[in-house]
Amino acid sequence: PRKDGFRMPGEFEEHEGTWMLWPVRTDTWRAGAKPAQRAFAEVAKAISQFEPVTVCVNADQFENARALLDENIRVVEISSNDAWMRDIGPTFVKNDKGEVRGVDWQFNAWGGLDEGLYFPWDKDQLVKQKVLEIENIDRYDAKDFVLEGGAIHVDGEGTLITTEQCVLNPNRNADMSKEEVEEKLKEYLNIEKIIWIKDGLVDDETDGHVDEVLFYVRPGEVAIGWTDDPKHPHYEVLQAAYKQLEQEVDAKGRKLKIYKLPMPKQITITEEESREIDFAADAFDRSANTEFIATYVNCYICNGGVVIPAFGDPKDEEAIEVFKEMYPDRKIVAVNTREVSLGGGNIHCITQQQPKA
Ligand SMILES: NCCCCCC(N)=O
Repeated sequence: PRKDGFRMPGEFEEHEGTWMLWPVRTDTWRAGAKPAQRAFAEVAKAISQFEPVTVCVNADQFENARALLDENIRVVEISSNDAWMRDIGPTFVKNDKGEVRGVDWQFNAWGGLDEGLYFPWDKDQLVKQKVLEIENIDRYDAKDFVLEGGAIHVDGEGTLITTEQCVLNPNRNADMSKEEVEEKLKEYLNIEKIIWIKDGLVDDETDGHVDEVLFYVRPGEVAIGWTDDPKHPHYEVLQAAYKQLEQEVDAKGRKLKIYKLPMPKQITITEEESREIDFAADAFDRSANTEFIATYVNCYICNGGVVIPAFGDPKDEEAIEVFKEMYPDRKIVAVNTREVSLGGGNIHCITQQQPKA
């Protein structure tokens, strides 16, 4: 464990607040990113009933974002190339003396020049530093290691879950072995046990982020997407992930309690929606009838609440019941985030928690 005692807390531990970015790029988001901006504003509003929210926005969208966002949400100018604060924002760590630091991983737009999702990502690379400047929080420079926050989940007690498909992908840290990657994660986040899930979801543009497969409910308990339908596109990978979790123990030697969250029908972009996206040679292909991930596990746990995706799917109600069972003492708030799915992620991907000091 780290010499200085800093660890990454579980998302379910108390937050100082939440950080988000503002969607604008028209080769990711359709119709001038307006539907996405409304969805992001709804998510920010839902979280702001539980804890302070800060939305970071490019200069030319400041007035519009300020007007669309509730007045109790802080809006600051920080430039970015796209709006995924989970992956572009700092990973906060804390010690038991009430000190907080931010880890500044290297970012390469989910693969860089080898199947990355856009080019360039120069502004994204400075977002972590700028957030930490605003908060006067010291920064750990981890630019020798490419990692996105969506690729890891921790229990705050020494265990980290990730996928081999993403974190060991040659388009992230080609020159590092699995052991060297493990060392980096253990060093920066104070991890004792890493649980490796082989693959993330099928055709996930992030190369299989773990936050589209499962999340930590609390120490010793995880929730995974689940389907009994062998025809569902993610049936095999979820069955495999479940079996791997069943065979594991965490840093404290505990078997994991596993909740099953029903998988909704996946999202398919329509001809009309696809036509509203700008073409760009360097951008991920979002042509008509492409299928995008929809899963309730890409939720966000905040102080006294959980903000979860909804898709207008019959499974929405069933998922809410599972969340109520997992979190009898938190308010469950559902937000329709189909528009965010079309960008390749969901609520967890567009948020970043800052832990209470
Ligand atoms: N187009 C970029 C999508 C990024 C999704 C982020 C995530 N799953 O944490």
